[in-house]
Amino acid sequence: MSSQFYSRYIPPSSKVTITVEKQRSSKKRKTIKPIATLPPSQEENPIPERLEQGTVVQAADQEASLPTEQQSVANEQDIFLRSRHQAVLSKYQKAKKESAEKPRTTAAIEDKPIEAQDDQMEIESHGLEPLPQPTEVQDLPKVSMSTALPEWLQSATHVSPASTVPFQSLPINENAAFSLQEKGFEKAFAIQAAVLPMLLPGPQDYSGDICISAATGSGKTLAYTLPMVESLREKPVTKLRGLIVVPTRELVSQVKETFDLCSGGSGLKIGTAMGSKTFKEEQAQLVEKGQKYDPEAYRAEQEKEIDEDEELMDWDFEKRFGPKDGFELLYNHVVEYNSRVDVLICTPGRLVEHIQSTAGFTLEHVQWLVIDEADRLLDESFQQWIDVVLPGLEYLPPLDPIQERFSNTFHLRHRREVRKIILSATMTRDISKLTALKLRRPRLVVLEGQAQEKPEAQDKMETIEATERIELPTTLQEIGVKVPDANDKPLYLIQLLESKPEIGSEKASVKPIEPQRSSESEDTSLDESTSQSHSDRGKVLRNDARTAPQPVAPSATHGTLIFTKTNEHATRLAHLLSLLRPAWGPQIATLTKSSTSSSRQKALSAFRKRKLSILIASDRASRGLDIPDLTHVINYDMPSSLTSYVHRVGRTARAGKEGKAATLIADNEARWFWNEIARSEKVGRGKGKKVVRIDRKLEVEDEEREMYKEALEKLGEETRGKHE
Ligand SMILES: Nc1ncnc2c1ncn2[C@@H]1O[C@H](COP(=O)(O)OP(=O)(O)OP(=O)(O)O)[C@@H](O)[C@H]1O
Repeated sequence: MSSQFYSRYIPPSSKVTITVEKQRSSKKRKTIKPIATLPPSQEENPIPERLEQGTVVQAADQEASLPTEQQSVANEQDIFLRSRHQAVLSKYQKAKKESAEKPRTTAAIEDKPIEAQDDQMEIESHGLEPLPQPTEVQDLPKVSMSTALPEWLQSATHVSPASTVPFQSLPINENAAFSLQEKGFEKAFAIQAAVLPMLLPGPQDYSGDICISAATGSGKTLAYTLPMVESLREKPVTKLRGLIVVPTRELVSQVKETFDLCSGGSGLKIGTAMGSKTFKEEQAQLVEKGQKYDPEAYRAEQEKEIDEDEELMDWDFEKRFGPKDGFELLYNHVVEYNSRVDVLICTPGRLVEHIQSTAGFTLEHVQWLVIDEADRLLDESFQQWIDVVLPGLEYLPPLDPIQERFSNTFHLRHRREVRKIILSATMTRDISKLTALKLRRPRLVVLEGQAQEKPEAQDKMETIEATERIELPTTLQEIGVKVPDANDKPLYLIQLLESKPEIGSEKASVKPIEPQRSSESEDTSLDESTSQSHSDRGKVLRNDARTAPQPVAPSATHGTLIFTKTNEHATRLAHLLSLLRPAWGPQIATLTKSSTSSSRQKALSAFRKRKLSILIASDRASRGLDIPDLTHVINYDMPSSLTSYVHRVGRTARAGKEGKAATLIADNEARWFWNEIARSEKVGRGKGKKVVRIDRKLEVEDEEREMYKEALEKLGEETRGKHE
């Protein structure tokens, strides 16, 4: 019997193959005991077709071609195999009989100890045993997704949107209360009313960390600035005690404004680090270099320098003979660094640079860490900022001898507790990401939306709760505008901006606004790539009809933020709009990563002051930006995710005000938009609210089409010119 025969029917790993091969090679074939005396009942057992053909027919073929001695060996082996097969078969049939008698329930199988099941399966594997059949699965008890989450994420504190309280009822300083009142803040918004008592000193004070999930524009910034100010006010020595990390420079400036609002009279110094100044300038603003009288330390320094001098190989020429910074140490004095700020608001990248390169910059006194737009900051590595910042927060400065003695005597533990506040409108429940923050007794606070109609299945609800349910502002109205031909998107956009009743729900009640006069252009002359240049480009296509004073951007466009998917798209769209509607040119600016920081700030400031009507931005502007009274957001390009959509549209309908968001939907985007955004169970909308579908034909006159064609050609030429 050739080895191919075995390999055809018996997997190489099986025991039988090994046994037979072993016996052959050790030439002890005769010692194999043929098990020829099978009980008749087993002999009579019908042999399955596959097994019968496989053994008998093939074996016969092989025998005919073998010499006598080999034949007898082959016969012995054949008998051996057949007897093994018979043994297996009989066990199989016995098992089959047993299982036919017994009802096959999951419970029955589960009840049997695992070892017992294994016993039954103790059959030598040889590749011919019956294939294992899948166990019939009966209805198992449903496991809620939420049980997969840690206790603190499961048992969030839910806050009703109606639970506002007057600021006077909170333990805040009268200066802060006065400033808030002056600003027109009458009541603490719901999320503030819930979080402030946890963070301010008082009976509800909670000393652990807090994660806050609340809709865009719900007032999360004040929920952490106010308690930080209250806890750090009037500290006699300036030390870096509060650290706030946000993803963009614009947000750094914005958070600073909120601090300025509530820190009046507190004596706190609030600093920023975002890379808008040179690194050296920023360093000088954060840390002050001084000296202090300390003969002991001075001597230690001197000895250290001598030791270093002896290590000739280690000489650093620049350090020893390079330019000094004009700082001369007095005798018996050593360098001392002092923080110039109590609170630092920064981007993660710049923070890492200061930790690594600014002498005297230390996190050893930090008591508060705030991570705003946390999901974004945890998603992207930003120079591995968490790995750099957390060790700084865990650092325990050595005890001085007196402290040491007391701590030994009284077994005092040297401890450091930094209070962490983690926020987002799309707060991650991804525990692997949250774990990286090493939260201490964390608590999750969730601002609820308005009462929702319950989804049909309860488990659906549980799944959504367990993952990331996102609430949109209840004052937001959403529309989806069908764009059958993606090439016509700019024309649809113009119709939307002009609020043709066919497209938007706006009626002609919108008031036209006057174009900006040159004398008023102070704030709108932003930079070469923004409003001024857009208006110049508009001149190219002008003719009498098109330049006649026309109702420029109507009030619907006063305060319209348009999102595109890239910086380049934003710039091109701004040019295209000013070519198609020249009079809009001075009203349009772009906000992208490629424009300079100062021009971005100028554009934003002009837009906030209503000196600009249209701001075209990349996703950079989607997070956290607060433009009070912004009435419209348009997704010209589809957002890349649900999260991105939520943040984009959340630039309007803030602080309880009304706002509208429109999305232009090309044919190939429609399915995704309606399934993942408009009908998503993960999104909470105001009661009875849904995305309104607008499906109207574009009505464009020939002249407009012609103008559009010319504008596209012009843009094409410009782009080609740029690339040549
Ligand atoms: N108690 C209040 N009364 C009135 N207005 C308030 C109050 N608190 C905050 N605001 C205003 O509400 C607006 C939104 O606040 P904030 O920017 O803090 O929202 P947010 O929740 O951080 O939003 P996002 O998630 O988009 O960053 C701001 O203009 C802010 O000045």
